[in-house]
Parts: sequence; C-alpha cells; structure tokens
Amino acid sequence: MELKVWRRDPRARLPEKASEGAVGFDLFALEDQEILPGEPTFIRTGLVIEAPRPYAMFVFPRSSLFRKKGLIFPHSAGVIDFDYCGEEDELKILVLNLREEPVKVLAGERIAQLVLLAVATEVKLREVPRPPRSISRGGFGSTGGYR
Ligand SMILES: O=c1ccn([C@H]2C[C@H](O)[C@@H](COP(=O)(O)OP(=O)(O)OP(=O)(O)O)O2)c(=O)[nH]1
Repeated sequence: MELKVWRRDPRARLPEKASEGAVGFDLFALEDQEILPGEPTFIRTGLVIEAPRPYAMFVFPRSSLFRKKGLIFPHSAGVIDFDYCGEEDELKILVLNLREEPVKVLAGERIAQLVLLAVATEVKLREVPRPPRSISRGGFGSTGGYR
C-alpha cells in the first residue's frame, strides 16, 4: 500500500516509522515556533498526504508530548478527510500549551504520529421506528465496575 506525500514546503521532513513495529508514522514540525500558553496553535508539517481508501489518517499526540513539552491536543485527535489533499491542504498539528510559559518547538522535532485506520466508506443511514434493541443495556458505570 502506498501513501502519496507531497512536500508543499521543501523544508518538510517526510513522516517516519521510528521502529519496524511502530503503529504510527512520526510527524515533524516544519519550522521553529513558539507556542503561547492557552492558545490553540497549529504546528505546520509542510506536507500534503492522500490516504489510500479505506484507510483514513488520524493524528494522535506522541505519548511523551505532554510530559516533555506540556502540549496536548485540544481536539483529542485530528481526523483527516479523504479529500484533504489539494495544494493548500497541509496536514497540521493542533496543540494547546497547558504550561504558564511559552514552549519552543524546533524545526524537525517529532511532535505527533499519523495512524492509518480502516474506516467504513459506503454507509447509508436508515431511520427505524423503534430502538434497534428492545432492552437497554445502560452505561456510564451502570455495571457497577467502580465503587
Ligand atoms: O488535527 C488536525 C485536524 C484536521 N486537519 C485538517 C484535515 C481535515 O480534513 C480538515 C478539517 O478537519 P475537521 O473536519 O476535523 O474540522 P472542522 O472543524 O469540521 O472544519 P471543516 O469545516 O474545515 O471540516 O482539517 C488537520 O490538518 N489536522
């Protein structure tokens, strides 16, 4: 399977698997940047990528991102649409600095990881007159697992 990657900016570093068993490709910051506290900020990758359907791309933080830099993803994860691969459609990493001081991100720094997951693409909705199941299961702790 192939991932089509276009370097929109010649400084961009291509995504890399850190080890043979890695699930995600590491994504690198395009340029030096200062992330101010409390302001959702895009980190540029300089890349435009097309996912091979039915595999879609999801951007997740590296687990060390918060510990090392105090950055989180305010939107939890990035969902990249299949058609987000035109000239202007640069993959970006949205972060929020939870520290009280600005945080520096350096060009070429590993920030996030790109994961390909198979998703259903041909899905039709059918409205039904009754709940799909006659008995409700309950949720939000209803099985009493935590006390
Ligand atoms: O972390 C992210 C999240 C999204 N995107 C790009 C790819 C995605 O296809 C597009 C739109 O994202 P989404 O649909 O999540 O955003 P929205 O808030 O619904 O905006 P839009 O109206 O542009 O769809 O932005 C990124 O580059 N990085």
